[in-house]
Amino acid sequence: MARTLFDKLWDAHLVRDLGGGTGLVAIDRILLHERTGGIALMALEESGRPVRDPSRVFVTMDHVVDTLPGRTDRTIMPTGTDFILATREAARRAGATLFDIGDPRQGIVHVISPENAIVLPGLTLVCPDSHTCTQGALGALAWGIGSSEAEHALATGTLRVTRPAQMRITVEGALAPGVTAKDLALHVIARLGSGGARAHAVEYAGPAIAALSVEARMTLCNMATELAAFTAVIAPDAATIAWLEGRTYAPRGADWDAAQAHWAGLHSDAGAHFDREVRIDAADVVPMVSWGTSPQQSVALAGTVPQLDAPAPDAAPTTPEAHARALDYMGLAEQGALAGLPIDAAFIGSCTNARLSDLRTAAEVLAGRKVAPGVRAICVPGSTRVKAEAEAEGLDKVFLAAGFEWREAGCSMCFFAGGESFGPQQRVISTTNRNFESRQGPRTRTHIASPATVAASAIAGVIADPRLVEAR
Ligand SMILES: CC(C)[C@H](C(=O)O)[C@@H](O)C(=O)O
Ligand code: SF4
Repeated sequence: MARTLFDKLWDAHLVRDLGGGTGLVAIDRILLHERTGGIALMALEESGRPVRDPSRVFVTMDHVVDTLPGRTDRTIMPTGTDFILATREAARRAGATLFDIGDPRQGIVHVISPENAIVLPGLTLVCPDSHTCTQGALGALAWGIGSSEAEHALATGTLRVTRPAQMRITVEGALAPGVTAKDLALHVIARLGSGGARAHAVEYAGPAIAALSVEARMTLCNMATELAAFTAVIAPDAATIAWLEGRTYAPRGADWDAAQAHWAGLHSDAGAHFDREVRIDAADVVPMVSWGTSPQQSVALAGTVPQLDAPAPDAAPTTPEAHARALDYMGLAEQGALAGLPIDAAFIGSCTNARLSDLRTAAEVLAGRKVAPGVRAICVPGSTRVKAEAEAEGLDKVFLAAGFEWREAGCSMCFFAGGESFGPQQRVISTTNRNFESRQGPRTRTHIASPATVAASAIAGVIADPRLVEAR
């Protein structure tokens, strides 16, 4: 019978069908970070259960750790140091692989896993973090879990999972020059709504997806969380294989050849059944920016703040109260233009858009230009390795010369964890994935956009279309 990519991943890991649409699934990799992972490790210890296979467990410091140059264990977040120390000790006691502060492999969990080939096509991978779906871009079944599920996975190497329904989003045609995976992600969320893929595994397919770089695919899959999807997957192809080859934990020699042969079968068969099919024409995708306090509240950058009676085509309708609240929170009025809105800050970072290709794109816009007076601009590479590679290319100099801060790797101001933040009512253009109320600090106003848009806006001092930045 024709099977989807998800079916193949599920079938290969199903230990036992538990009935009622639930299965016991074998877990190949468990990733942990200091915000939630240490808690899971310590709870497991307290219950007297060991980690079943520490060689499958990888721990990094990303969420709480500071990103200021010269950082130490001491954090701006009042209780941050406790999280770091506790996670470090618990990881050591468990025998897990730890990417600590100062380790060249440290970074945001969803950036370091692909770049070290911890995640590989065909594997199952879990992490107590909602953006674990990022890693499905490599053809793995990767999803976010809660801390108690993490304990279960650590102790048993399995998880009880309710099998999700399946949705395929096929993107036909080709994205126009200057239109990125981030714009596509926001286009999909604006159209389907923030609950649009609830309880579904999403497969992204079609010519526009095949044409995306592997890193751009990660950006797209990252934001499946903002559709409430169980996860997202993309079939591995030659680009995936080329991207993975030679990375730290990638198979080598005969194992590499065998792995490639196996990966060649990891795609949805012709005629495989999806519970829902969505088709998108890539030509309809333009540079996007969020205007409200949900990623669903995103529009064309060249457009205007929508009226309540202009809902997303397939999304659940917004209530008048929620619409009014978002407008009030963001300090905007219906039908106001997004382009030209003055900004206070620009942030390039996060597991969505802080890989080397993202930094290159931003640096192209920034080269030879200066951040507008009064705008605070920050670049936080997604991993220490991304930072080192960027520096080897001289990108740090481009960012610094433009007036950006150049930081150590971590989640940083993607979210406010009690540490650093942007100020109340500061308008921030950001490459991150969430624009919730107070996401980047108490009462901050976040506009999500692509790295090119964030860079162009930092220069202009207002929300700006990168395609309109004049070529020098
Ligand atoms: C702190 C962590 C659990 C959280 C998540 O699960 O996503 C964070 O990474 C986020 O992006 O909001
Ligand atoms: S970078 Fe942001 S979205 Fe990604 S894991 Fe960290 S806090 Fe979550």
